[in-house]
This record gives sequence, C-alpha cells and structure tokens, in this order.
Amino acid sequence: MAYIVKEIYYTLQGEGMQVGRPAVFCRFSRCNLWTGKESQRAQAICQFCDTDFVGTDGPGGGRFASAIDLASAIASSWEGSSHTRSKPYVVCTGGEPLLQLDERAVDALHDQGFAVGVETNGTQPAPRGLDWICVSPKAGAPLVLDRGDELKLVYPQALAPPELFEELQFDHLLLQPMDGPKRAENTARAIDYCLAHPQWRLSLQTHKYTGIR
Ligand SMILES: C[S@@+](CC[C@H](N)C(=O)[O-])C[C@H]1O[C@@H](n2cnc3c(N)ncnc32)[C@H](O)[C@@H]1O
Ligand SMILES: Nc1nc2[nH]cc(C(=O)O)c2c(=O)[nH]1
Ligand code: SF4
Ligand SMILES: [Mg+2]
Repeated sequence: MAYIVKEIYYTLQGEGMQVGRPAVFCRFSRCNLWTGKESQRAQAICQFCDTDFVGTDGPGGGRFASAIDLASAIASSWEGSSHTRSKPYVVCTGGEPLLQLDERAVDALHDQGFAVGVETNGTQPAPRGLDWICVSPKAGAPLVLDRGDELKLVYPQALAPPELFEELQFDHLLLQPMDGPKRAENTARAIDYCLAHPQWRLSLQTHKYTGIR
C-alpha cells in the first residue's frame, strides 16, 4: 500500500503532555470526518479543523510506495543530534493518520530508531507498537480507540462534554481550547473547567503562540 502524505517537517510538539519535544511531523493526507474542502466544511462531521491536509504539496510531501520509503523520508527530516537520553521522535498526524499508518510503517520507523507518536480522532483502531497515542474525540464520530496515553479534547464541543470521557483508560486528560473566532473565550472557559475539575489539564497550542509550525 502506498502512503499519501501532505508534508513532513521538523519542529517541536506544540500540544499535549509531550509539548516542547523535538519531533518530525508526518502529516498524512485525507480525513474521514471532513473532505478538507472549505466549501464542504459546514456539512462535515468535524467542522473546526485548523489544518490543510489535502494533497501532497507540502514540504517533504508525496506518495511513498513502501513503509521503508516512508520511514527513510522521515529519518532524513530529523535535524537533531543523537543522544542516549531520548530517541528521535515522529508525530504521525493528518488528516487522520490511522486511515494509513499500519504496523509495517510503525516497524520501519522503529528500525530507523524512532519512537512513534500518533494524533488521532479515535474512529479507527490503532496498529500495534505505537509509543504514544493521543486521541482527540469529535462529537458525532464514534469512538473506537478508547484507551491510550492522552485524551486531548478540543473544548467546548456541545455534544462531547469532558464528563463523557473521564472513565476511559487514558493516563492524561487534557482540554485544548477550540481555535477560531472564539479562541479567547474558549480559552477562558477551558481554564475555568480545569480549575473546577483538576483531573483535566489545559493544553495550549504553543506553536501558534511562538510562530513555529
Ligand atoms: C488536525 S488534527 C489531526 C489528527 C486527527 N485527525 C485528530 O483530529 O486528532 C491534530 C490536532 O489538532 C486538533 N485541532 C484541530 N482543529 C483544532 C482547533 N480549531 N482548535 C484546537 N485544536 C484543534 C485536533 O483535535 C487534534 O488534536
Ligand atoms: N508544532 C505543532 N505541534 C502539533 N501537535 C499536533 C499538531 C497537529 O496538527 O497534529 C501540531 C502541529 O501542527 N504543529
Ligand atoms: S478529525 Fe482531525 S484532521 Fe479530520 S477534520 Fe477533524 S481535526 Fe481535522
Ligand atoms: Mg496542527
């Protein structure tokens, strides 16, 4: 199976419990909850997406014929030195990465020395071997992947309140203010929610405040 990738680039993880960690981002094309066309946003299941995941025209993007080709492209995008304290890290995102990321690709990335993280909407099962699973549930989309390392809920979503997810098997629960015209208001509401419910932590999208990608 070929892998269709929008872009591959080196930056810092901007969100969640791994915030600040250097990582190669591999953004897979396509999502099952939106076509990615602005003209169809209002009809989408997920309407608040902040990402262009259409096509293969980003930096390092393309069509990779095999898992080994994909892993080699990711490895050549790592710009850090190597150190025994921490492995190179790749964040597989999208679009929805679990429409494409399979065990072969995870194995090939491990063979290149990477720890493999994923950012997923939780509607697909995960391949074996992932080192970090971040699930970000979307109202109106069935949650299939109900365990992982962190659950990062974009807040607020009227039909997906935090209480729905508290008993699932995640080590960390995070609220991430919904970006868009109401970002300031959503941030204030997320702060209030975390203060009242300390099992939840605030996740800010730090790359947007620092101007990195
Ligand atoms: C673009 S998505 C790609 C991965 C996957 N499809 C998902 O939704 O988790 C990456 C992360 O950005 C979050 N996100 C998308 N749009 C957002 C927005 N407008 N405000 C805050 N977070 C957003 C998602 O919930 C997810 O945690
Ligand atoms: N720096 C940075 N961190 C991120 N964490 C999750 C992202 C994503 O789009 O999945 C993202 C992103 O787009 N940029
Ligand atoms: S599920 Fe993720 S990639 Fe798909 S539209 Fe929503 S935020 Fe964007
Ligand atoms: Mg992003």
